[in-house]
Amino acid sequence: MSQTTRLTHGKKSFEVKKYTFATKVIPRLSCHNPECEERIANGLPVVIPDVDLVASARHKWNIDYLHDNIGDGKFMTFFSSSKKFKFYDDKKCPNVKSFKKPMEQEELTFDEFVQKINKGKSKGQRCYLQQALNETVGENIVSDLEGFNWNWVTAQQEKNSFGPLRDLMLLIGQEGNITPVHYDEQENFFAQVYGYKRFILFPPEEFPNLYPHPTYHPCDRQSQVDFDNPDFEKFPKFRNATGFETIVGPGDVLYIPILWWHQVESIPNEGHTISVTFWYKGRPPPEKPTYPLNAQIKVAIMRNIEKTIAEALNNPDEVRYPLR
Ligand SMILES: O=C(O)C(=O)C[C@H](CCCc1ccccc1)C(=O)O
Ligand SMILES: [Zn+2]
Repeated sequence: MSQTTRLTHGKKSFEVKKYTFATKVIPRLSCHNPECEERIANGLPVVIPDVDLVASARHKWNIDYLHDNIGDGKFMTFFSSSKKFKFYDDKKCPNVKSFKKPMEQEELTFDEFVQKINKGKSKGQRCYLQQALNETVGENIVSDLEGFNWNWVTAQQEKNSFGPLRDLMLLIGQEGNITPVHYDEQENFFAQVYGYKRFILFPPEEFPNLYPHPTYHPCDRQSQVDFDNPDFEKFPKFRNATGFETIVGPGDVLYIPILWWHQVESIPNEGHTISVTFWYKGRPPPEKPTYPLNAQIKVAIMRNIEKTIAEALNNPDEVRYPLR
């Protein structure tokens, strides 16, 4: 294994891969600590160990319980021959003829998924279930969901003028699975239910150092930089990237502010991971922007300009980005 470094979580400590960039620790603050509220209000990441957002899931959900109770709905499952599960948008594949899908995807029943994780190990194929929870779930799961700490998370949504709850995503990954660094256009309260995940975050200001694919590309919102083998010729500013990192364990909630880059790793040799993400639409844009513009607004403006250029040219090969 390449150079490693140690990260702790309470009494546990984990050996993880060391990357080329420096990182600072993301603060862990009680939900009763005013500084925790301040960080969320200011769009800064924070780990909240005591909010018990998904207590019912934390004490009951494991693969067997979910298998017996989650119902006969379909669950989007990704398959990768490497550790990386680099997300791509199927609808944008026609824009880049040479695009090679970095992973396969298939909708499975939960039973089929369980068989895959057992069989997958032998065939050297990794899988990752990522599915928004919907009305197909069984009644025990419905009552578990009702038992989530909706008072707290809805108070956060209101206090911080987040938009409506867009998705509750169930994530079940195998040990060692990696979701490469990307950003989302939603506010996210990430609740860890089972197992341990390493998060590496970068603020939107680091946009120039992380070289996202163009907006028309299937891997829009994902970085072009391979953290395991960064091409400093192609991506020289990546040398300036400095991140924040933490380990989340069962019961922890990580607030991932909108447009913050994040890479997520299920800790190797620590078993599978179960997570639930609460994705909220972002705050409404301000009536009139205040100057200097903050990084979030700049990213939103740049994305709109890129989309306008791509639509006007209607030929991805001609698109050049003056703003990069
Ligand atoms: O909660 C988040 O935002 C994460 O990135 C968590 C990540 C899986 C997300 C997969 C995904 C990436 C892009 C678009 C849609 C779905 C993990 O935990 O591995
Ligand atoms: Zn994400």
